[in-house]
Amino acid sequence: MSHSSKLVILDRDGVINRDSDAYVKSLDEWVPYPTAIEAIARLSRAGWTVAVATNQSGIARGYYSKSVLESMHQRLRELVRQAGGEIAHIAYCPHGPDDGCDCRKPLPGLLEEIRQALGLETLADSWMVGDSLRDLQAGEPMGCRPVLVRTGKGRRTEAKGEGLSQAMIFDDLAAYVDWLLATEADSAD
Ligand SMILES: O=P(O)(O)OC[C@@H](O)[C@H]1O[C@@H](OP(=O)(O)O)[C@@H](O)[C@@H](O)[C@@H]1O
Ligand SMILES: [Mg+2]
Ligand SMILES: [Zn+2]
Repeated sequence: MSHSSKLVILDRDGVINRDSDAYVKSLDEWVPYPTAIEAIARLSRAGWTVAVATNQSGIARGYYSKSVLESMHQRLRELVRQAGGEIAHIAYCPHGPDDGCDCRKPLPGLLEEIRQALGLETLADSWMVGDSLRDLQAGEPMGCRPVLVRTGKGRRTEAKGEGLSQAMIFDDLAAYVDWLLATEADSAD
């Protein structure tokens, strides 16, 4: 399998860090999965580009500010850098469900932002990894390959079963990265 763009786009809550039905409202509530940080670093070291696409309606809802959100993203960048990797771009939607924006997943606006930020012609054959159906739906019109992880809301999403016929499913981000890097190694032989 050739990976021309070698790009993996990650949902944030429930993939990189613990999610909460009460929203992740502060830096203290932003608890990364240690294996996810390590997995992102492994992707970087293997020459993959990693980006993040996250809905953050908690801003529109007044639960936290953009500067609090930015402090979470600074922490994320720091942890990944300490692990030997980097995150190329973090795209977020600060809007609420009724704001009529074009960047709230399942719309593809965040992925279009990433495509432009990375100067890519297309996101076809990149990967979109999420714990909710809307994450995978956002990647579909952009040609991203869908991956569901069982962390965060992933098991609930899997149990609902709808819209997952094209998705690969893994227990967590680390398991997906194990698979991806092993597959790449095979195809390089
Ligand atoms: O998984 P990502 O996209 O990184 O972020 C999801 C969060 O913004 C929040 O999204 C909310 O959905 P609504 O925005 O209220 O529909 C709820 O699902 C919360 O539990 C969740 O923490
Ligand atoms: Mg999520
Ligand atoms: Zn938006």
